[in-house]
Amino acid sequence: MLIVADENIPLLDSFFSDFGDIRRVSGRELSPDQVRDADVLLVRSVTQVNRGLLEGSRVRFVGTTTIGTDHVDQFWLESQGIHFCAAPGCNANSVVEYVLAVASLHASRRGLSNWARQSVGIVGAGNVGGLLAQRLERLGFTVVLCDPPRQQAQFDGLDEPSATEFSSLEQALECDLVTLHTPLTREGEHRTYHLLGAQELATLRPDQLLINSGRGEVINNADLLARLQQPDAPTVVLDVWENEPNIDPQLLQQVWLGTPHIAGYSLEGKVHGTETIYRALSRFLGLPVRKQAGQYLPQPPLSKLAFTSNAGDDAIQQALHNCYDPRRDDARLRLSMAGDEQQRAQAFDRLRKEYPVRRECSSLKIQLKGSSKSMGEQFRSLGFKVNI
Ligand SMILES: NC(=O)c1ccc[n+]([C@@H]2O[C@H](COP(=O)([O-])OP(=O)(O)OC[C@H]3O[C@@H](n4cnc5c(N)ncnc54)[C@H](O)[C@@H]3O)[C@@H](O)[C@H]2O)c1
Ligand SMILES: O=C(O)[C@H](O)[C@H](O)COP(=O)(O)O
Repeated sequence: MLIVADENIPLLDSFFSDFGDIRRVSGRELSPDQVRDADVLLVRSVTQVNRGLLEGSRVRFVGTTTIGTDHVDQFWLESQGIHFCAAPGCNANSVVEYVLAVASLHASRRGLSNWARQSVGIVGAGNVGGLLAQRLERLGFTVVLCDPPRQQAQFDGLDEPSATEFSSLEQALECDLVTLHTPLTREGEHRTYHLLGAQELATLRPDQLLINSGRGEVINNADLLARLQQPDAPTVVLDVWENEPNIDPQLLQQVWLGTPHIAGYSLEGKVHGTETIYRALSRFLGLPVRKQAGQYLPQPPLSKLAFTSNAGDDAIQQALHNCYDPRRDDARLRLSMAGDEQQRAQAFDRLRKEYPVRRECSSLKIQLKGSSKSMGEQFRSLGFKVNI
């Protein structure tokens, strides 16, 4: 069996070499010729999987080690009897930690003594948005959820009632922090392509923070640039951009933090993506599942943090920054944006390919001496292991 796989999928050999030969390819540049004789195709979000790529090939199974599926023409695959599998939720925790780290930095920047005294509008309350809502609520934030498809499904009795009532997009856009977690969809009543355009962006105030770590095309980037050039612009953080990897350098200059589509790039998130597709392929082939992500996660470089009884209320934020500080990714992206358009696009992809190992909060033990029980609970709710 021949498996054609994006070279940026981690642990390809560890998970897949028992199935057959692996041909590593550049996902961004994959051509029909490279995949024609393959049985299995494993991709990331940068490969457009459609008739143009696969017509006439031998491929019977396509797996994407990502949450997003907007790069895959699932309708065409189904019409050809090609099995498709994605990795829902695989890096949801990583994206949640990205958003929390950004929110924490923003609170420090604004001199807020209690970051949880803010409201957060979450647009898209699925695996990422739902987990983020849970974490924020445990930390004491006020959460406003906007998810019209789920709201409709609940109304029709097709979805479980949620603990938090759903609100409109307008209500979510009034919150102190607004964060986007919808898929990219271009059709249908609830399509998200350019969900935020000039009209919606005009309603945002200068004291608000807007974060997009869903898909770039959910915000009209030209309208966003125009809005950011106005004196009363909100603060904006972008992990995802229209036209990746050819992102608009002017827009990067105007945002507070800009990162190269790495919100989901914790080691845990990436390895879970590979594991999910390994499991799906094993099922597809009728073979037993023998491997799991846990056996491939190395010891983290930092394993323990100790807070004394003098630790303040910002201990959680300090621990979060020890795990992940988005300012480093922002600095790397800005430094790499020299040269012409082609060089900038290559630099964007290189930053993603050579992304340093980033570990999640769950890799860190927190030692609390003489701290309150509630502080311990808050650490636990973020996934840290806690010793009191
Ligand atoms: N930046 C990154 O590294 C990164 C990592 C993971 C996922 N993502 C993106 O985040 C998206 C969301 O991930 P997820 O795991 O939560 O997906 P999910 O499918 O579990 O949830 C998406 C939610 O968005 C809702 N939604 C759809 N259209 C909407 C609309 N018009 N308005 C409001 N809500 C709407 C859906 O009903 C659903 O509940 C993915 O599709 C992917 O594109 C980005
Ligand atoms: O949808 C996802 O899971 C994320 O956007 C994913 O982390 C993107 O990473 P890529 O596949 O582009 O390497």
